[in-house]
Amino acid sequence: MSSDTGSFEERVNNFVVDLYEIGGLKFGDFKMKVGINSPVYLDLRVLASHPKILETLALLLWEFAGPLVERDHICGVPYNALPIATIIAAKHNIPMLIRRKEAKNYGTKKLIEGQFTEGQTCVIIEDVVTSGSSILETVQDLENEGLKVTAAVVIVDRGQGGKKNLADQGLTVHNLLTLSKVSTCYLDMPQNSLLI
Ligand SMILES: O=c1ccn([C@@H]2O[C@H](COP(=O)(O)O)[C@@H](O)[C@H]2O)c(=O)[nH]1
Repeated sequence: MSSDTGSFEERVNNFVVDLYEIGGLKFGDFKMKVGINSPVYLDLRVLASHPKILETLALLLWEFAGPLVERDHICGVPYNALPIATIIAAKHNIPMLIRRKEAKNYGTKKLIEGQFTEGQTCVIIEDVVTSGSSILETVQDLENEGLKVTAAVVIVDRGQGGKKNLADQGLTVHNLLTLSKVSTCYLDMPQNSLLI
């Protein structure tokens, strides 16, 4: 595992190295949710098996975005962003909301779990943005409950239109990394220097 000391940029680069080493950066032919294919896939789900790297990432993400956003609550896009949002909530004592993908047909039947009042603000946490559709689904469920979504905080923007699609809907995205930055970090790794 890479060191988590150094400047903010060094720590972000170290995270990309860690992500690559644990198999979170995949090369091949991958179909995206919107139907397009890509030779690179970011699989941040693997972080669940590496809690220390997961924690480092969650804290880096909030160190970057926390000062930029106004929020009473945070809400992770299900399911990938839930552990990231949980760590941010616990470390920074920020109330968290949980969005269900489907309402239960028993009990409270709520889609948004957690305590809130109408008009309160919420920031969305997401792992990767491609088209922005996953973030928009979460925005809609939160807004249907009377919450005001102020921004989305994302680990990687793949640069495939999602940020603009969301801006067109009035939502600002703050991303820690771009796919292009991840690719540069990958090519800078000593073992990959001959690939350039
Ligand atoms: O490299 C990738 C690309 C996408 N994902 C997952 O897809 C959605 C984002 O796609 P949208 O089109 O913006 O809805 C997101 O939930 C990611 O988990 C990915 O994991 N890796």
